Amino acid sequence: MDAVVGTSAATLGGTGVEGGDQLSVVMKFGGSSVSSAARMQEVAGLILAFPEERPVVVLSAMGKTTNLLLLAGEKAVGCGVIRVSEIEEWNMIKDLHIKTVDELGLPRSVIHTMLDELEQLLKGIAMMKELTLRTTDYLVSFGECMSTRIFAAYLNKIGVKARQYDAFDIGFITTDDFGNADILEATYPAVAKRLHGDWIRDPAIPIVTGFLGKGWKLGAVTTLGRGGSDLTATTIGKALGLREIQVWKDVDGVLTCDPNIYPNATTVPYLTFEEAAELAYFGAQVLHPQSMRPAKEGEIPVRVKNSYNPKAPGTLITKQRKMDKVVLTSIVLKSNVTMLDIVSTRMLGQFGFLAKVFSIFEDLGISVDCVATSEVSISVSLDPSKIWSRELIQQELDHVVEELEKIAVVHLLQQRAIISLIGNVRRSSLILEKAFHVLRKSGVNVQMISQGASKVNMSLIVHDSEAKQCIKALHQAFFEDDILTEVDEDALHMS
Ligand SMILES: Nc1ncnc2c1ncn2[C@@H]1O[C@H](COP(=O)(O)OP(=O)(O)O)[C@@H](O)[C@H]1O
Ligand SMILES: N[C@@H](CC(=O)OP(=O)(O)O)C(=O)O
Repeated sequence: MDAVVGTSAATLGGTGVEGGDQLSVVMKFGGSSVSSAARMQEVAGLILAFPEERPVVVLSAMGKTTNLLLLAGEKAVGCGVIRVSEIEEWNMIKDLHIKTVDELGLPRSVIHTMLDELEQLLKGIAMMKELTLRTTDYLVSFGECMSTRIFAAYLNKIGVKARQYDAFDIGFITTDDFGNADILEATYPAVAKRLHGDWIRDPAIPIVTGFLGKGWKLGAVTTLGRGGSDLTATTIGKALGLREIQVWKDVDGVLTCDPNIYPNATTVPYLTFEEAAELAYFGAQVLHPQSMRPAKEGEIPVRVKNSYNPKAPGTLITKQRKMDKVVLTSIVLKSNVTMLDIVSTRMLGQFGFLAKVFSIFEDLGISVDCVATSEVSISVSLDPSKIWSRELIQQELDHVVEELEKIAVVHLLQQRAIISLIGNVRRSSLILEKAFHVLRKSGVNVQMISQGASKVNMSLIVHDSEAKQCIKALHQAFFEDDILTEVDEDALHMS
């Protein structure tokens, strides 16, 4: 492990907090980085290893706490009030947090009230026998509320002045879309005023809950979609006009593909905001899909780093980068995608047909990933990521097909996968030639092709069962074959 581990506040200049300096960076640590007491100590060491930085720290819930909370909530609906204390996931959450507090030498009072409230909430869900999206967001908020309280208390204990903040109390104003709320513009001045004001008055490292906000109409706790702490970090970066946004993960940066699918993936050293956004949107779990927007608007560089390997340079995401040598940057897979082939019954003209199709999607709140059209037909892939629950997706699908069948013949194709090739579209012919060569050799038939308007992404739709094999073959061809083929060389010289 790296030398920064175990760094004490004393070696870093007392409290590590000086009033005259401005807050300079955001450091966001995901669940994998703060999954235990030992990990929290390492993260504290990491923060203190850069004494010249004045960080705002954003934390996710510890380890898999968000998933455990969701499962505990689902079980509470059906188990009866008396049995809530027996829910396995609730006990795992309780044990993890109490163990962490004990191992860090903190009083249990740091999380006592939170755990009590959480148990009451689970009992309430059991009593009502229902779990609404609003209650689900409140339920999962306990994860971030506890991790930040523990971490702030630990920093204070080792002599580094820190102050805990719940994002929903410091101006993170969102839409009321529980489970996937959008940050509203009013957030930026409000968050800046609060964090900056407190820092000037009484400097202490801010420790902010990731993932959470407050719905503007209902005033209830909202969440920003899975992985939303990245968005919290970039929002704070923009709000305060900071020098850099760091997102610390358990991998060496953004990789050439998902390492769980193909372990030979390597780090991508540089990305543009556009490439990173496209990569995230098309399913690379490493970044939240919306998180690049504030960074891009504020032109604040984002650095993706590995908290388990801090010396690795990571990935730097900026507005522009040198593209002349770039062909392909990363390959992304989105599995379990549903496609619709919609063929007009010609009751409406061409314009009317496309307008009607998209108005149906709008009315039903369904997002579309990829689109391919001809005059009388349109193929689309639907984005399931906005929805928490599988059951709802099926209901929504039935509904959308029913509506579309009023104007078209509709074929529903399930178990498809989108393979997105993020790269230099100035070399699109080269990329597609190589990709199709690889896929043909693998005996894979591409069912749809679509190029994103952002011009950094080409998407191919294949059957789910073939997708992982495709990723492996494409990765080998684009990133592991040492010698460029003649045709590659020619194309590089021509463009
Ligand atoms: N292209 C990719 N580059 C890096 N990681 C990826 C990629 N695609 C998927 N991942 C997965 O994303 C994980 C990191 O994201 P996440 O779980 O959100 O981290 P954290 O919880 O620390 O914020 C990695 O462990 C890796 O398995
Ligand atoms: N805890 C939330 C938010 C988050 O951003 O988590 P992580 O940084 O561990 O992906 C989730 O699991 O979705």
